[in-house]
Amino acid sequence: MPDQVPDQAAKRAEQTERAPAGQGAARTAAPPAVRVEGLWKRFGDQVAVAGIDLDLPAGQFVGLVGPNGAGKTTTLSMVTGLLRPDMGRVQVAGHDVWGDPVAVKARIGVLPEGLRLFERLSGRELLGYTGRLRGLPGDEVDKRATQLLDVLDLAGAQHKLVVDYSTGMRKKIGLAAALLHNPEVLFLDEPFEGVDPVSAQTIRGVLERYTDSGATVVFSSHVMELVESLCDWVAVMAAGRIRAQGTLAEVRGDAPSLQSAFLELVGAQGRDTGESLDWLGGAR
Ligand SMILES: Nc1ncnc2c1ncn2[C@@H]1O[C@H](COP(=O)(O)OP(=O)(O)OP(=O)(O)O)[C@@H](O)[C@H]1O
Repeated sequence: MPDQVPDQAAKRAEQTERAPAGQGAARTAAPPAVRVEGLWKRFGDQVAVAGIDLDLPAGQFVGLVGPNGAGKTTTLSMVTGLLRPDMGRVQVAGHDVWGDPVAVKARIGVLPEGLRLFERLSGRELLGYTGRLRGLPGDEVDKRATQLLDVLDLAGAQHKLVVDYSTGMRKKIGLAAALLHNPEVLFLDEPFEGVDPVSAQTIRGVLERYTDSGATVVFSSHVMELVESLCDWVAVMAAGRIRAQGTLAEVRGDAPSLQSAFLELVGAQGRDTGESLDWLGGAR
């Protein structure tokens, strides 16, 4: 399924109507965009993901947050079919990620961590290549590529080789490539890392417009203010487990901010904030 056909767009809009912001998928008839059941991944002795369950609602901005090493990237890699789980099941847009990988890959866009791109292509060539791989007609690829390059402020660098792009430019061209086929669900690992505030604002706008159309964005981040201002739904992960999931209000609870709720959930309250480093800043 290379592109969004009109009746699917209508279906997505209908799902959004049935699952408005602030309502959990579990409480609506709409199927979740992502369903994870009993997912495990171990690297040697290290359990990276310890049997997690997740139901991420369709048509919403979903944040996956957690401290370093919590298991976010491992989870997103398994959910997007990049890493095989040891155990468990993942469904995306109603299709089994490991049982029906082609159907899933046609419906998703992914901006992974440590994005590997074809470095010797220019930004425009990369989009052209990605679009053709996705089965889009050439003129449609050209049109969409031009629009995405403009909106993401990459038009001036479109003929530059990707190897010469800055970190933020790489994120933006990666995002453009992930959006080109208008996927139903977009997965982004730390999409705002290394991106300047102006570009971050642009990316936000693009993603908000995209979720307004009924599509789902799932992104991982450490930046709580960003998650709080963007997300309808949040899952908090620590040490390979899900500590909380639900609407932003549910996860925040009585805490004054998502940041304080997060620190409490991941058990970081009262942690040594450097007092033990008594030599630091002392006599030299
Ligand atoms: N390929 C691997 N081999 C060995 N251990 C790994 C591998 N990938 C991840 N891990 C371990 O699994 C755990 C979870 O890592 P993961 O990258 O999923 O965390 P994360 O929440 O994305 O962290 P960060 O926010 O720092 O990117 C960590 O302890 C990490 O060291």
